[in-house]
Amino acid sequence: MKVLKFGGTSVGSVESIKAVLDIVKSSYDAGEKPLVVLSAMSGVTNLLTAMAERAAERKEFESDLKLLEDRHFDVVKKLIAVKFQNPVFTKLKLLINELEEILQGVAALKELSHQSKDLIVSFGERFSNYMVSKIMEQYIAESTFIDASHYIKTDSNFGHAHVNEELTNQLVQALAHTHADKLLFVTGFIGSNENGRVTTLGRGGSDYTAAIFGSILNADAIEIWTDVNGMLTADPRIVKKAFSLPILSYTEAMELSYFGAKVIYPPTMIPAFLKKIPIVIRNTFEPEFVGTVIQFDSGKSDYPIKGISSISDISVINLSGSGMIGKSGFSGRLFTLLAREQINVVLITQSSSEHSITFAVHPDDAQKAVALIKNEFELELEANKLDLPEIEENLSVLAVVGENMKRTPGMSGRLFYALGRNGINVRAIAQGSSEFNISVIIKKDNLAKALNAVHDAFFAALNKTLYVFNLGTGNIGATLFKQLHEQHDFLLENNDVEIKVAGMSNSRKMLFDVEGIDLATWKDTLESDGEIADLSAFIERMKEMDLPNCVFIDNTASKLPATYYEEIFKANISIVTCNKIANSGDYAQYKLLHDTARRHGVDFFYETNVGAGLPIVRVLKDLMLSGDRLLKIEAILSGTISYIFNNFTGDASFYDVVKKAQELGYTEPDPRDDLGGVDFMRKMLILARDAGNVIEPSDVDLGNILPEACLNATSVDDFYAELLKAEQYFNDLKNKALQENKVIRYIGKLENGKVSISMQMVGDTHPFYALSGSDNIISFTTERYKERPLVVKGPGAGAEVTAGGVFADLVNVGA
Ligand SMILES: NC(=O)C1=CN([C@@H]2O[C@H](COP(=O)(O)OP(=O)(O)OC[C@H]3O[C@@H](n4cnc5c(N)ncnc54)[C@H](O)[C@@H]3O)[C@@H](O)[C@H]2O)C=CC1
Ligand SMILES: N[C@@H](CC=O)C(=O)O
Ligand code: NA
Repeated sequence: MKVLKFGGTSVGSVESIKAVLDIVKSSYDAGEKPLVVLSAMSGVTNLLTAMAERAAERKEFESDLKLLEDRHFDVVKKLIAVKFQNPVFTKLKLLINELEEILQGVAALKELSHQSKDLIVSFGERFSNYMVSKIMEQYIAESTFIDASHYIKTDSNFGHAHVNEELTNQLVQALAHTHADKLLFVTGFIGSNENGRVTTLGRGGSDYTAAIFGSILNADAIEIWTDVNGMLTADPRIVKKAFSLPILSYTEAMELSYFGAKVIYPPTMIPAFLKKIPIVIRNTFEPEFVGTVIQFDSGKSDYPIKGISSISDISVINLSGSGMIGKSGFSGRLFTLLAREQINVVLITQSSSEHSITFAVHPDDAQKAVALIKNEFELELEANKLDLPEIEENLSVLAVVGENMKRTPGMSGRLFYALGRNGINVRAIAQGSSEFNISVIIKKDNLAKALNAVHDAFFAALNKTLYVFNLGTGNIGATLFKQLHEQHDFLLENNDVEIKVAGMSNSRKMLFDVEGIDLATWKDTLESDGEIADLSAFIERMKEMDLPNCVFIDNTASKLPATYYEEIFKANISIVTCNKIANSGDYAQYKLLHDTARRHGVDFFYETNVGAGLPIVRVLKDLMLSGDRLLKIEAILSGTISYIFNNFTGDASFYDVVKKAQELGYTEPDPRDDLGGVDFMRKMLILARDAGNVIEPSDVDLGNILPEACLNATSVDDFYAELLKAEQYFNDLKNKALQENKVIRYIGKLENGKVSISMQMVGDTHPFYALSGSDNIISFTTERYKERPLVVKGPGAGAEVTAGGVFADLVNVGA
């Protein structure tokens, strides 16, 4: 036998009541005879309370009475056949008249006792259960209305009555016996004291009624039908990826509910818990969904935790004082005092030095708690054994919950890593000794970001969202968007990563969208909906949006973005860049940026700074990390110049080959950076620094491939004009190489902390002789790779390979 309990929203309208009927009928048709517990129609309990209060103030309540009548009558008219309606109207009308008399009594006395209030609100459940039982009678004749106040016996604690278990047990058993062949509709929430006065069972009262009946009658399950798909991993209004939990243990459900998951109210589960009766949370509006089973054991799960819950508003009180705290009896006195005054302490932590205690309370209780403490510990405060209590406000609690945590090491590490990476400061920590729960107190402003970041961290298999803010929509930026768009589904399916571009800007326009800008149409959207670009405003907006797992990408060649990198790292945002400016300016800036990223636990990835997508920066880093010692680097790292010397053959003019390199997307936006050697110099500098050398741009011995006039050109057009004039110079070079059976190469070297770059002619025995296209080549001679160096070779420029390298860096953020 099952108990089916339906909450207020399930009996709130004609439509929802139809859904309830279907659910009960299908259970009945399946050969079960469930016991049904209904709440009052949604909003009715609040309305009754308001009416009672108005009556006590001699204010008008009749119109609300009419409203109540209409709401119930309307359901009857729509769901009961006309010929059966009259007796139902009569009975409801009688109840309404009875209610009216009571309210008039309250008005006459001008006083609303707890007892009267309980009686008044009890009408809500009596209306709804009577009415629905009568509707059901048309289909199942055995349907019977039961006023539970005759069976649930309580003390006289009106508003929050305690159940007399023994008496209730006897009465419910007897009821079940005499009504064995009936389908019972039982009022939730209400009972009566020994004098037969109606009482109510407090918060979650109808669930409690269901649990009491279920436990006494040894139900196979208690189904709580509500308007959500069971219990979720987190608050779905904040965490979009929250999902329904199939199984929870009682303990886990209690912990999750305690911190905010409002689906059930834990104390109401106790009767079921004691008898190990499963509680199933189901959705009246989606009855085919299995919902959440709350049972004795936690069951198997793919994840180390079950869920994350939170209380968004909390205040923390700090108590310190060398003379008091830690002395035996102090905590006892403190918490007894708070309990006596009904101040609910949500969380307690005590430092191991025992000189301070921090505890969290509801914000409404904070001032009262402090006043009580000042009063109770007046003498100790005067004697300076205790410092004045301090209140901290605008805080939230976030708790990760799950029985499996106990068996899985590293859980708190994962929690704090996720928080730390996202720049969320933890104000206090508490872990229950049960290890079912780790709670942290954080700033309220951080809660949404924290919940999402922690959800991603623990439900990683689910998928992680990276939020990208991208600067530069040119050659590389646009190609990256194309790749991100093409790979979106693959990444989600195979790597559980979703990348959303939440912001983009070029030098003219900028655009934002938390849901991710559609990368199929970004160009048009940026053009039509974009605001005027403003880099500083772009960074501000990115910070304000405060998204978890946030990455800033610099796909420009501009000097300006680098001036914001430090600020970006300080906002705990990782940076991926193909722009070499930041790493190749002053050494002090390089050092500052690397240190800041490290201190803030965020990533700074720039693989494409050297050799585009070729793994060079990474290889060097791994060599250094694994304790190898770099002896020498020899390299060709200008894709443009490599292309030029590989194609400046036969009749081709130098000028045309350079133009072609630019067309192919190998050059910098300003090709003088390539041909003048600056771009190569930057790359060598970055490698030298990553290898541990303190070195400035001016320390590089930079030879060049151009005649003086080209180097001095003041504009790109001017530069090309000079190139045309210098055709003879380049032809001479080419012919000289040809005569010597050699090729021209622009080669960089790092040795003993010194960087030099020079044009050389090399023969076919030289390892850099055979190159084609925009090939880069680099050989690392190290302590371990001494006899034969480690060599990386391949295309070192071009939009596809560069954007691919940026993409790879991006996916590795936080990995
Ligand atoms: N082409 C290649 O093979 C490789 C290029 N790179 C690097 O890629 C970067 C980009 O190169 P391209 O895409 O070819 O350049 P591009 O000139 O095609 O595009 C640059 C983009 O940056 C934007 N931009 C410039 N200043 C800006 C600012 N202050 N705020 C917002 N947007 C701004 C421009 O509007 C444009 O959309 C350069 O730093 C280059 O060194 C790195 C490795 C290889
Ligand atoms: N312009 C660069 C591209 C890579 O950084 C080059 O030609 O090597
Ligand atoms: Na690279």
